[in-house]
Amino acid sequence: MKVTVVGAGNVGATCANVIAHKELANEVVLVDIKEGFAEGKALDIWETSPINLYDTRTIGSTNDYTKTANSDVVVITSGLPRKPGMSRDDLISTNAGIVKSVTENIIKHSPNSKIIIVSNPLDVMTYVAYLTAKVDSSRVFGMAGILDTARYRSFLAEALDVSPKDIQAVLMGGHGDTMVPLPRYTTVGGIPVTELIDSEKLDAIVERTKKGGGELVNLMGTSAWYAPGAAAAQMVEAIVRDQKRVFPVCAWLQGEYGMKDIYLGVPVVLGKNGIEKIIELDLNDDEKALLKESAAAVKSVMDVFDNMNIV
Ligand SMILES: NC(=O)C1=CN([C@@H]2O[C@H](COP(=O)(O)OP(=O)(O)OC[C@H]3O[C@@H](n4cnc5c(N)ncnc54)[C@H](O)[C@@H]3O)[C@@H](O)[C@H]2O)C=CC1
Ligand SMILES: O=C([O-])CC(=O)C(=O)O
Repeated sequence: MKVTVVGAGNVGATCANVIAHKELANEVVLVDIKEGFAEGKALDIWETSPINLYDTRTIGSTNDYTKTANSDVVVITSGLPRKPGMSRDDLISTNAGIVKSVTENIIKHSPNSKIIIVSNPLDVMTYVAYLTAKVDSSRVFGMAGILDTARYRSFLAEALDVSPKDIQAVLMGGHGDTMVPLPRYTTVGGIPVTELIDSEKLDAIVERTKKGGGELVNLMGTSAWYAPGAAAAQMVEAIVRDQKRVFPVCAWLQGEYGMKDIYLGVPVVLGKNGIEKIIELDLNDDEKALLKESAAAVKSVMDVFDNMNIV
């Protein structure tokens, strides 16, 4: 297995490090536009192999996509992160062009790859990659839901003083402040979470989750990378090991949940073919209304992109 990670910055390097550490591929190629940067990160990661005891080779490349040829999976993290005071959507003007040109290079050299988008604004950057790649939507999808549910699960674990391993949850919608955590589909060791926590505390955790990215931007002056990098690597693992994991993933909807021609976070089955199935949950009226609101927010940014006329 060969995996390419484009963007050797905070998220990309973290993702490559997790992939190597877990031996998810024989080879990980890191690509960056900054001269020598990806080579340096790849070498630094490789030098952990005798300590962390793995064989995965990590190779760096300054924008030379021939080194990425025939990758099975590609993770795109290239682009600007936001700073305090910005929304993810403010990144569209710079990141759309970056994601477009990177996707062109990727498809040229790895026409059969599965492509995971991480760059923000996530749902719209996944749309940009899909329009550019011109391959089946089962092979182009975005990472957000694993990260957002991980935040939600970690907050719940802390509040309930239980292991985060025992908290299962699903979350839908766009990767922004309108995302839709679903307490009705959240369990703790099989027990509905609503039986273990009062509604006021649960509401506060849902609100903190929605703004989880911004909380870290305000603390660090740039956005998060450990959990995002690990989340993207978990998607790579599901694909290269054909695990058929059930994850919330940003997927192209064609009628599911009554929506068409939009990328939005939904539960899917992820395996060697990419998105192998979109799972349709039975949402109640409140949940449907929240999902609709989130879809409208994503659609308005998709419209901004369409009006840029760059794909
Ligand atoms: N989907 C999600 O849940 C998350 C998304 N993000 C997004 O991921 C992106 C990356 O974030 P960080 O790694 O923190 O940023 P970073 O600034 O640390 O790294 C980005 C890297 O992309 C490189 N780059 C820029 N243009 C390029 C091009 N044309 N080709 C190759 N490389 C290029 C830069 O040189 C830089 O090294 C941001 O857009 C951020 O908003 C970050 C966290 C979570
Ligand atoms: O908040 C950001 O800008 C980065 C991101 O998507 C996240 O950490 O959820």
